[in-house]
Amino acid sequence: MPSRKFAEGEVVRGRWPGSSLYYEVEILSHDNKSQVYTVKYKDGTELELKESDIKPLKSFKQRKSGSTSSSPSRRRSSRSRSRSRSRSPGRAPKGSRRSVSASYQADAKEKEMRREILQVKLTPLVLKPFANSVSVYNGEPEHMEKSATPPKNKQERVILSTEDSYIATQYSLRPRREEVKTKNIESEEQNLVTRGPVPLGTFQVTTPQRRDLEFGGVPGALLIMLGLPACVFLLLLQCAQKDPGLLQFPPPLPALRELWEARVCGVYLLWFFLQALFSLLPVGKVVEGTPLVDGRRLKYRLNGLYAFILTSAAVGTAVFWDIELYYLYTHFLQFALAAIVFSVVLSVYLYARSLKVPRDELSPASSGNAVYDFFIGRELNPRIGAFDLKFFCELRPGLIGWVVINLVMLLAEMKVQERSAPSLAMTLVNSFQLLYVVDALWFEEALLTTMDIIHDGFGFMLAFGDLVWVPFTYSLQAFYLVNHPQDLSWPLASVIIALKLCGYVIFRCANSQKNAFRKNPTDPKLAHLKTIPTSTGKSLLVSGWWGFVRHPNYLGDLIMALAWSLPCGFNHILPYFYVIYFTALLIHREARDEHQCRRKYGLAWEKYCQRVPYRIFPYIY
Ligand SMILES: NC(=O)c1ccc[n+]([C@@H]2O[C@H](COP(=O)([O-])OP(=O)(O)OC[C@H]3O[C@@H](n4cnc5c(N)ncnc54)[C@H](OP(=O)(O)O)[C@@H]3O)[C@@H](O)[C@H]2O)c1
Ligand SMILES: CC(C)=CCC[C@@H](C)[C@H]1CC[C@H]2C3=C(CC[C@]12C)[C@@]1(C)CC[C@H](O)C(C)(C)[C@@H]1CC3
Repeated sequence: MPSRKFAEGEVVRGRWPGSSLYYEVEILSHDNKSQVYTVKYKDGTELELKESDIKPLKSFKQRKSGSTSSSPSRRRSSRSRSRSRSRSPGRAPKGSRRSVSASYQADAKEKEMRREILQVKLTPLVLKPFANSVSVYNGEPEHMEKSATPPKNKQERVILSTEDSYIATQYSLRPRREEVKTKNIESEEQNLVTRGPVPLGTFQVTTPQRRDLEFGGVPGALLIMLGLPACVFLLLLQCAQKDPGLLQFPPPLPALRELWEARVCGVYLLWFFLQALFSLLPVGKVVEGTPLVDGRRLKYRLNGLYAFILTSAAVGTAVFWDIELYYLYTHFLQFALAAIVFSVVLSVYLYARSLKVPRDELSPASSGNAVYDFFIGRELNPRIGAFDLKFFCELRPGLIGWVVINLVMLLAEMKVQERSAPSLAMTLVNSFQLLYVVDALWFEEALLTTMDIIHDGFGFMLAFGDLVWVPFTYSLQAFYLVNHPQDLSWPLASVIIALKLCGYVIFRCANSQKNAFRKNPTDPKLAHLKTIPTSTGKSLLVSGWWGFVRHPNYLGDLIMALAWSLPCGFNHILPYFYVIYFTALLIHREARDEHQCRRKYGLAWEKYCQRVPYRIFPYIY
């Protein structure tokens, strides 16, 4: 077994990537396999360093002056406060006498140091403006709140103007990532990616695999993986009951041989691969995702709306040719099982292939624990050629499938209740959810900046969520209405429509405002908005929708969720399952996002939280 030099908890000095500067760090852990240490700088920045980049404290002479900055981020902020006073470790103490050659050497050394400091300082700019995937230092924001203006602060601009051509291509600082393997970026993917700045490769920065696991860690992940499929069956069985009251026991699950039907599996596979085919059609624009840790940007083709139109045409043709769509309703449980099995097989495949990918292609959420990683996903962007599995699954088979299921439920309602037209309640549920899905496809590009794409890997959680949870539980209201008719009056329907529109306006405006700001912070249309600058170069909106609550889009989404359930009346709680689950999901998601933003933006985030104290519900939460 390879020996390790430093113990956990030991305070040592770690080299700041890309420089010869050493800072005090605490050893957090050591990975025997890769032989790297996870270290923590005093400002909270966590990096992985090779043993050769770590020195014991005693190998450094103690300096008397206050030049032991605790981390480059601290250094940066202190430099911005007092630029005349160099705090570089190489600087001789004030008043010390130097010979001419010593002075020359010291000057040269200081110049070198300054160059390195600038390189470190400028790093976040290299990956702007969409450096979401890159965790940069948590230092103080370097300038004051202002209206929306370009993200570069003055100091950065001045430095860039003198050294930009040199520095901007020198280093891209990638905390929490494994060795930057330039050779990995080569040949095979060349037409699928564009490159950002190419790092020198003279240092190794790695992403520590997470220790603070989310979702209750390994036991939580296990429980969720076992519990969710059971929950889906429970909900569907209960919903099919005449009286789906909470106190009623659901009917027993049919025997496996009744649930497992080869024909259903065939139809499911056909659906999945048809959607895959649609997504590969060379229509729709190609955009770049946010920069990866090595500066590359993956390319994504946005043709979700085309896929939706083609699917609608296919379903329309099926109805026209009297193909029994009712089959989906009568075999709903069987389809759910087929989707569950498919999502499990997909998760196994995803996990297996992730064992072969280089470490810098792993998700920052992965932990090194097999069970947890199977759940959260190990590989960040699994692709087969140009086909991005996660991006595809997130929006296509499940989301479009949800609309098709809703339509089938509408037809089933007419058949079961012998109606010549769908009920008002069913029409509302179908239209509301159709609007939601079309909106998601219309604004498909926005998905590229969500935590699912940037942070979470593709594993059981998203595979099951996208392929089973979304289509089979989000359609619960429509399923419920097939056997539980509601007499919805027009006045009540009008109130529900108003509620839905109100939720949609909040959801859409908030999302569009943030997306527009992230795309172009100098957009004149956003000039009236107040922002807080952050040390990463990106700013945070503190007025407009994002000054109202910290997640106005979640608020809008929840209002819409309520409007989807209300047409089902108040006899049972089952149609409200979505609102209840969704509230829990968004509260948890908000906490995860908050955690990531605090790491990313440090004090600027704290300031934002002070300015905008409520997370989702104004004056409540
Ligand atoms: N129906 C469903 O099942 C479901 C489930 C989940 C989510 N959703 C919806 O999906 C949409 C996306 O949600 P999401 O969870 O990915 O998160 P989001 O709210 O769209 O994005 C959060 C990110 O926005 C940026 N941000 C936060 N505060 C900001 C501010 N004041 N100014 C500028 N940027 C700020 C931060 O990233 P950067 O600073 O790095 O840009 C933060 O990480 C939401 O509308 C949500 O309701 C739906
Ligand atoms: C396994 C369980 C219980 C949960 C997994 C979560 C998963 C269902 C959601 C995580 C991210 C969500 C999401 C949408 C749908 C549900 C999730 C996949 C979304 C596609 C819905 C439509 C929106 O407009 C959106 C912004 C595109 C959503 C993106 C995130």
